[in-house]
Amino acid sequence: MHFGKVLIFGVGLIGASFARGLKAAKAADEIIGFGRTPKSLKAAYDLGIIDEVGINPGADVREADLILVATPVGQMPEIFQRIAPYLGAHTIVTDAGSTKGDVVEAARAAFGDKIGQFVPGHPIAGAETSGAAASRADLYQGRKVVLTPLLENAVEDIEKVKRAWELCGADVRILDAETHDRVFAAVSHLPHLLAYALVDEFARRPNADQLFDYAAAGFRDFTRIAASHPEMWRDISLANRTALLAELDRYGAALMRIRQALVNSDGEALASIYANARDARQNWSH
Ligand SMILES: NC(=O)C1=CN([C@@H]2O[C@H](COP(=O)(O)OP(=O)(O)OC[C@H]3O[C@@H](n4cnc5c(N)ncnc54)[C@H](O)[C@@H]3O)[C@@H](O)[C@H]2O)C=CC1
Ligand SMILES: O=C(O)C(=O)Cc1ccc(O)cc1
Repeated sequence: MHFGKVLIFGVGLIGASFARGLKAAKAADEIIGFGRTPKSLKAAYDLGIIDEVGINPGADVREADLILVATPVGQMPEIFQRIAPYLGAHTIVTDAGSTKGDVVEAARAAFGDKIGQFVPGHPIAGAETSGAAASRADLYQGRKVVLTPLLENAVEDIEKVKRAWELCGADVRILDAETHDRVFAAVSHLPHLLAYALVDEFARRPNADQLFDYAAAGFRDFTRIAASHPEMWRDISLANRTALLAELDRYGAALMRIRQALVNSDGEALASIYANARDARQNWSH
Protein backbone atom coordinates (compact mmCIF):
# COMPACT_ATOMS: atom_id res chain seq x y z
CA MET A 1 0.00 0.00 0.00
CA HIS A 2 1.42 3.37 -1.01
CA PHE A 3 -0.16 6.82 -0.94
CA GLY A 4 0.56 9.66 -3.34
CA LYS A 5 -0.51 12.99 -1.90
CA VAL A 6 -1.58 12.94 1.77
CA LEU A 7 -3.19 16.02 3.35
CA ILE A 8 -3.33 16.59 7.10
CA PHE A 9 -5.63 19.21 8.59
CA GLY A 10 -4.37 19.91 12.11
CA VAL A 11 -0.67 19.06 12.34
CA GLY A 12 -0.59 18.64 16.13
CA LEU A 13 0.31 15.65 18.29
CA ILE A 14 -2.01 13.26 16.44
CA GLY A 15 -1.74 14.58 12.87
CA ALA A 16 2.03 15.03 13.02
CA SER A 17 2.55 11.56 14.54
CA PHE A 18 0.51 10.09 11.68
CA ALA A 19 2.69 12.00 9.17
CA ARG A 20 5.83 10.74 10.90
CA GLY A 21 4.54 7.17 10.99
CA LEU A 22 3.74 7.19 7.25
CA LYS A 23 7.13 8.75 6.47
CA ALA A 24 8.96 6.17 8.57
CA ALA A 25 7.16 3.44 6.57
CA LYS A 26 7.98 5.29 3.31
CA ALA A 27 4.28 5.03 2.54
CA ALA A 28 3.54 8.51 1.12
CA ASP A 29 5.02 10.55 -1.75
CA GLU A 30 4.11 13.92 -0.31
CA ILE A 31 2.52 15.12 2.93
CA ILE A 32 0.95 18.57 2.99
CA GLY A 33 -0.17 20.16 6.25
CA PHE A 34 -3.02 22.62 6.73
CA GLY A 35 -3.53 24.50 9.96
CA ARG A 36 -5.02 27.38 11.84
CA THR A 37 -1.79 29.14 12.72
CA PRO A 38 1.07 29.51 10.19
CA LYS A 39 3.57 29.37 13.08
CA SER A 40 2.77 25.79 14.09
CA LEU A 41 2.78 24.65 10.45
CA LYS A 42 6.17 26.26 9.91
CA ALA A 43 7.45 24.41 12.99
CA ALA A 44 6.14 21.11 11.56
CA TYR A 45 7.82 21.91 8.22
CA ASP A 46 11.12 22.82 9.89
CA LEU A 47 11.02 19.52 11.81
CA GLY A 48 10.62 17.66 8.47
CA ILE A 49 7.18 16.35 9.49
CA ILE A 50 5.37 17.82 6.47
CA ASP A 51 6.80 18.39 3.00
CA GLU A 52 4.75 21.48 2.30
CA VAL A 53 2.67 24.07 4.13
CA GLY A 54 -0.75 24.04 2.48
CA ILE A 55 -2.22 27.39 1.56
CA ASN A 56 -5.25 26.92 -0.63
CA PRO A 57 -6.82 23.49 -0.15
CA GLY A 58 -8.78 23.44 -3.46
CA ALA A 59 -6.17 21.98 -5.85
CA ASP A 60 -4.49 19.81 -3.21
CA VAL A 61 -7.78 18.25 -2.07
CA ARG A 62 -8.64 17.36 -5.69
CA GLU A 63 -5.35 15.48 -6.10
CA ALA A 64 -5.16 13.90 -2.64
CA ASP A 65 -5.24 10.12 -2.10
CA LEU A 66 -5.86 10.47 1.61
CA ILE A 67 -6.93 13.34 3.87
CA LEU A 68 -6.66 13.07 7.66
CA VAL A 69 -8.55 15.65 9.72
CA ALA A 70 -6.87 15.79 13.14
CA THR A 71 -8.11 19.06 14.64
CA PRO A 72 -10.26 19.36 17.78
CA VAL A 73 -13.66 17.84 16.93
CA GLY A 74 -15.41 21.23 17.16
CA GLN A 75 -13.39 22.42 14.15
CA MET A 76 -14.28 19.47 11.94
CA PRO A 77 -17.71 20.58 10.60
CA GLU A 78 -16.19 23.73 9.08
CA ILE A 79 -13.20 21.84 7.62
CA PHE A 80 -15.47 19.21 6.04
CA GLN A 81 -17.57 22.01 4.48
CA ARG A 82 -14.41 23.67 3.19
CA ILE A 83 -12.98 20.57 1.48
CA ALA A 84 -16.23 18.93 0.27
CA PRO A 85 -16.56 20.88 -3.03
CA TYR A 86 -13.07 19.78 -4.13
CA LEU A 87 -13.09 16.07 -3.25
CA GLY A 88 -11.61 14.04 -6.10
CA ALA A 89 -13.40 10.82 -7.07
CA HIS A 90 -10.59 8.69 -5.59
CA THR A 91 -9.91 10.81 -2.49
CA ILE A 92 -10.55 9.18 0.89
CA VAL A 93 -11.14 11.37 3.94
CA THR A 94 -10.68 10.10 7.47
CA ASP A 95 -10.41 11.72 10.89
CA ALA A 96 -8.79 11.16 14.27
CA GLY A 97 -11.50 12.67 16.47
CA SER A 98 -12.12 11.24 19.94
CA THR A 99 -15.89 11.20 19.36
CA LYS A 100 -17.63 9.67 16.39
CA GLY A 101 -21.40 10.40 16.39
CA ASP A 102 -20.97 14.17 16.01
CA VAL A 103 -18.16 13.82 13.47
CA VAL A 104 -20.18 11.45 11.30
CA GLU A 105 -23.17 13.81 11.44
CA ALA A 106 -21.00 16.75 10.37
CA ALA A 107 -19.45 14.67 7.58
CA ARG A 108 -22.88 13.64 6.27
CA ALA A 109 -23.99 17.29 6.23
CA ALA A 110 -20.87 18.41 4.36
CA PHE A 111 -20.15 15.53 1.97
CA GLY A 112 -23.76 14.68 0.98
CA ASP A 113 -23.72 12.01 -1.72
CA LYS A 114 -19.92 11.75 -1.40
CA ILE A 115 -20.26 10.50 2.19
CA GLY A 116 -19.00 7.06 1.11
CA GLN A 117 -15.56 8.66 0.74
CA PHE A 118 -15.42 9.42 4.48
CA VAL A 119 -14.15 6.62 6.76
CA PRO A 120 -14.35 7.72 10.43
CA GLY A 121 -11.50 6.80 12.79
CA HIS A 122 -10.03 7.29 16.26
CA PRO A 123 -6.51 6.36 17.35
CA ILE A 124 -6.45 5.18 20.96
CA ALA A 125 -3.03 6.61 21.55
CA GLY A 126 -1.90 9.98 22.62
CA ALA A 127 -0.80 11.92 25.62
CA GLU A 128 -1.48 14.97 27.73
CA THR A 129 0.98 16.86 25.51
CA SER A 130 -0.03 18.59 22.31
CA GLY A 131 1.46 20.17 19.21
CA ALA A 132 3.69 18.87 16.41
CA ALA A 133 6.83 19.16 18.56
CA ALA A 134 5.43 16.47 20.89
CA SER A 135 4.71 14.07 17.99
CA ARG A 136 6.46 10.72 17.50
CA ALA A 137 6.77 8.31 14.58
CA ASP A 138 6.07 5.41 16.95
CA LEU A 139 3.06 6.93 18.79
CA TYR A 140 0.71 4.36 17.23
CA GLN A 141 3.05 1.37 17.51
CA GLY A 142 1.11 -1.47 19.12
CA ARG A 143 -1.82 0.86 19.90
CA LYS A 144 -5.44 0.38 18.89
CA VAL A 145 -7.14 2.48 16.24
CA VAL A 146 -10.93 2.21 16.07
CA LEU A 147 -12.66 2.70 12.72
CA THR A 148 -16.44 3.21 12.72
CA PRO A 149 -17.21 2.62 9.04
CA LEU A 150 -20.42 3.78 7.38
CA LEU A 151 -22.78 1.60 5.36
CA GLU A 152 -21.86 3.78 2.37
CA ASN A 153 -18.10 3.01 2.62
CA ALA A 154 -16.56 0.77 -0.04
CA VAL A 155 -14.69 -2.19 1.47
CA GLU A 156 -11.51 -1.13 -0.38
CA ASP A 157 -11.66 2.37 1.13
CA ILE A 158 -12.02 1.01 4.67
CA GLU A 159 -9.10 -1.29 3.88
CA LYS A 160 -6.95 1.65 2.72
CA VAL A 161 -7.52 3.61 5.92
CA LYS A 162 -6.87 0.44 7.93
CA ARG A 163 -3.59 -0.10 6.05
CA ALA A 164 -2.50 3.52 6.61
CA TRP A 165 -2.84 3.08 10.40
CA GLU A 166 -1.22 -0.37 10.22
CA LEU A 167 1.74 1.20 8.44
CA CYS A 168 2.03 3.40 11.57
CA GLY A 169 2.13 0.19 13.64
CA ALA A 170 -1.47 0.20 14.88
CA ASP A 171 -3.88 -2.63 15.62
CA VAL A 172 -7.09 -1.60 13.83
CA ARG A 173 -10.50 -2.51 15.28
CA ILE A 174 -14.04 -1.87 14.07
CA LEU A 175 -16.97 -0.57 16.16
CA ASP A 176 -20.21 1.19 15.34
CA ALA A 177 -20.17 4.91 16.19
CA GLU A 178 -22.75 4.68 18.95
CA THR A 179 -20.95 1.87 20.77
CA HIS A 180 -17.68 3.76 20.30
CA ASP A 181 -19.06 6.90 21.94
CA ARG A 182 -20.55 4.97 24.86
CA VAL A 183 -17.35 3.00 25.51
CA PHE A 184 -15.05 6.03 25.31
CA ALA A 185 -17.38 8.16 27.44
CA ALA A 186 -16.68 5.59 30.17
CA VAL A 187 -13.01 4.73 29.75
CA SER A 188 -11.58 8.01 28.46
CA HIS A 189 -13.89 11.02 28.62
CA LEU A 190 -15.11 10.47 32.20
CA PRO A 191 -11.58 10.01 33.66
CA HIS A 192 -10.44 13.24 31.96
CA LEU A 193 -13.40 15.10 33.39
CA LEU A 194 -12.71 13.72 36.89
CA ALA A 195 -9.05 14.69 36.74
CA TYR A 196 -9.90 18.21 35.55
CA ALA A 197 -12.53 18.59 38.29
CA LEU A 198 -10.17 17.52 41.07
CA VAL A 199 -7.23 19.68 39.99
CA ASP A 200 -9.46 22.69 39.27
CA GLU A 201 -11.02 22.43 42.72
CA PHE A 202 -7.63 22.14 44.48
CA ALA A 203 -6.15 24.98 42.42
CA ARG A 204 -8.89 27.36 43.59
CA ARG A 205 -8.31 26.75 47.31
CA PRO A 206 -6.40 29.32 49.39
CA ASN A 207 -3.89 26.61 50.41
CA ALA A 208 -3.45 25.27 46.85
CA ASP A 209 0.36 25.66 47.01
CA GLN A 210 0.51 23.57 50.16
CA LEU A 211 -1.70 20.84 48.64
CA PHE A 212 0.37 20.59 45.45
CA ASP A 213 3.58 20.66 47.52
CA TYR A 214 2.62 17.56 49.47
CA ALA A 215 0.80 15.66 46.68
CA ALA A 216 2.67 12.48 45.73
CA ALA A 217 2.67 9.73 43.08
CA GLY A 218 -0.97 8.73 43.60
CA PHE A 219 -2.09 12.28 42.85
CA ARG A 220 0.30 12.44 39.89
CA ASP A 221 -1.05 9.19 38.39
CA PHE A 222 -4.68 10.18 38.95
CA THR A 223 -4.29 13.67 37.46
CA ARG A 224 -1.69 13.44 34.65
CA ILE A 225 -4.45 13.86 32.09
CA ALA A 226 -5.63 17.14 33.67
CA ALA A 227 -2.66 18.68 31.82
CA SER A 228 -4.40 17.83 28.49
CA HIS A 229 -5.48 20.42 25.93
CA PRO A 230 -8.53 22.37 27.24
CA GLU A 231 -10.03 23.19 23.82
CA MET A 232 -9.80 19.57 22.71
CA TRP A 233 -11.50 18.35 25.90
CA ARG A 234 -14.17 21.05 25.83
CA ASP A 235 -15.10 19.87 22.34
CA ILE A 236 -15.09 16.17 23.30
CA SER A 237 -17.19 16.83 26.43
CA LEU A 238 -19.85 18.73 24.49
CA ALA A 239 -19.84 16.34 21.52
CA ASN A 240 -20.38 13.30 23.75
CA ARG A 241 -22.43 14.98 26.46
CA THR A 242 -25.32 12.49 26.45
CA ALA A 243 -23.12 9.45 27.08
CA LEU A 244 -20.91 11.44 29.41
CA LEU A 245 -23.86 12.57 31.54
CA ALA A 246 -24.94 8.93 31.91
CA GLU A 247 -21.39 8.00 33.01
CA LEU A 248 -21.24 10.92 35.44
CA ASP A 249 -24.49 9.76 37.02
CA ARG A 250 -23.16 6.22 37.46
CA TYR A 251 -19.92 7.51 38.92
CA GLY A 252 -21.84 9.85 41.22
CA ALA A 253 -23.87 6.89 42.49
CA ALA A 254 -20.64 4.92 43.09
CA LEU A 255 -19.20 7.85 45.06
CA MET A 256 -22.41 8.05 47.07
CA ARG A 257 -22.10 4.36 47.99
CA ILE A 258 -18.63 5.09 49.34
CA ARG A 259 -19.93 8.20 51.08
CA GLN A 260 -22.67 6.17 52.76
CA ALA A 261 -20.14 3.57 53.91
CA LEU A 262 -18.13 6.40 55.49
CA VAL A 263 -21.23 7.87 57.13
CA ASN A 264 -21.96 4.42 58.57
CA SER A 265 -18.29 3.74 59.42
CA ASP A 266 -18.91 0.55 57.40
CA GLY A 267 -15.41 -0.85 56.89
CA GLU A 268 -16.74 -4.07 55.40
CA ALA A 269 -18.55 -2.20 52.61
CA LEU A 270 -15.46 -0.09 51.89
CA ALA A 271 -13.13 -3.11 51.85
CA SER A 272 -15.47 -4.95 49.52
CA ILE A 273 -15.54 -2.06 47.00
CA TYR A 274 -11.77 -1.60 47.23
CA ALA A 275 -11.04 -5.34 46.84
CA ASN A 276 -13.31 -5.63 43.81
CA ALA A 277 -11.59 -2.63 42.20
CA ARG A 278 -8.11 -3.90 43.06
CA ASP A 279 -8.81 -7.31 41.50
CA ALA A 280 -10.23 -5.76 38.32
CA ARG A 281 -7.29 -3.34 38.07
CA GLN A 282 -4.73 -6.12 38.64
CA ASN A 283 -6.36 -8.28 35.98
CA TRP A 284 -6.28 -5.42 33.48
CA SER A 285 -3.26 -6.27 31.34
CA HIS A 286 -2.17 -2.84 30.00
N1 LIG B 1 -4.21 14.07 22.26
C1 LIG B 1 -4.59 12.82 22.27
O1 LIG B 1 -4.12 12.07 23.09
C2 LIG B 1 -5.60 12.33 21.27
C3 LIG B 1 -6.34 13.20 20.51
N2 LIG B 1 -7.26 12.74 19.62
C4 LIG B 1 -8.06 13.65 18.80
O2 LIG B 1 -7.20 14.12 17.77
C5 LIG B 1 -7.50 15.46 17.45
C6 LIG B 1 -6.24 16.31 17.56
O3 LIG B 1 -5.72 16.26 18.86
P1 LIG B 1 -4.19 16.62 19.17
O4 LIG B 1 -3.35 16.31 18.01
O5 LIG B 1 -3.89 16.04 20.49
O6 LIG B 1 -4.31 18.20 19.35
P2 LIG B 1 -3.17 19.30 19.07
O7 LIG B 1 -3.61 20.54 19.77
O8 LIG B 1 -1.82 18.77 19.34
O9 LIG B 1 -3.30 19.52 17.50
C7 LIG B 1 -4.44 20.05 16.88
C8 LIG B 1 -3.96 20.91 15.72
O10 LIG B 1 -5.09 21.33 14.97
C9 LIG B 1 -4.87 22.67 14.58
N3 LIG B 1 -6.16 23.27 14.27
C10 LIG B 1 -7.10 23.71 15.12
N4 LIG B 1 -8.15 24.20 14.46
C11 LIG B 1 -7.89 24.06 13.15
C12 LIG B 1 -8.58 24.38 11.96
N5 LIG B 1 -9.78 24.94 12.00
N6 LIG B 1 -7.99 24.10 10.79
C13 LIG B 1 -6.78 23.52 10.73
N7 LIG B 1 -6.06 23.19 11.82
C14 LIG B 1 -6.61 23.46 13.02
C15 LIG B 1 -4.15 23.29 15.76
O11 LIG B 1 -3.47 24.48 15.39
C16 LIG B 1 -3.20 22.17 16.16
O12 LIG B 1 -2.00 22.25 15.43
C17 LIG B 1 -8.63 15.88 18.38
O13 LIG B 1 -9.85 15.74 17.67
C18 LIG B 1 -8.56 14.89 19.51
O14 LIG B 1 -9.83 14.68 20.09
C19 LIG B 1 -7.44 11.39 19.39
C20 LIG B 1 -6.71 10.49 20.10
C21 LIG B 1 -5.75 10.88 21.12
O1 LIG C 1 -3.09 10.79 27.79
C1 LIG C 1 -3.70 9.72 27.78
O2 LIG C 1 -3.34 8.76 28.43
C2 LIG C 1 -4.89 9.55 26.92
O3 LIG C 1 -5.90 9.04 27.37
C3 LIG C 1 -4.74 9.95 25.52
C4 LIG C 1 -5.99 9.94 24.71
C5 LIG C 1 -6.74 11.09 24.64
C6 LIG C 1 -7.86 11.13 23.85
C7 LIG C 1 -8.22 10.02 23.12
O4 LIG C 1 -9.29 10.09 22.35
C8 LIG C 1 -7.48 8.87 23.17
C9 LIG C 1 -6.35 8.83 23.95
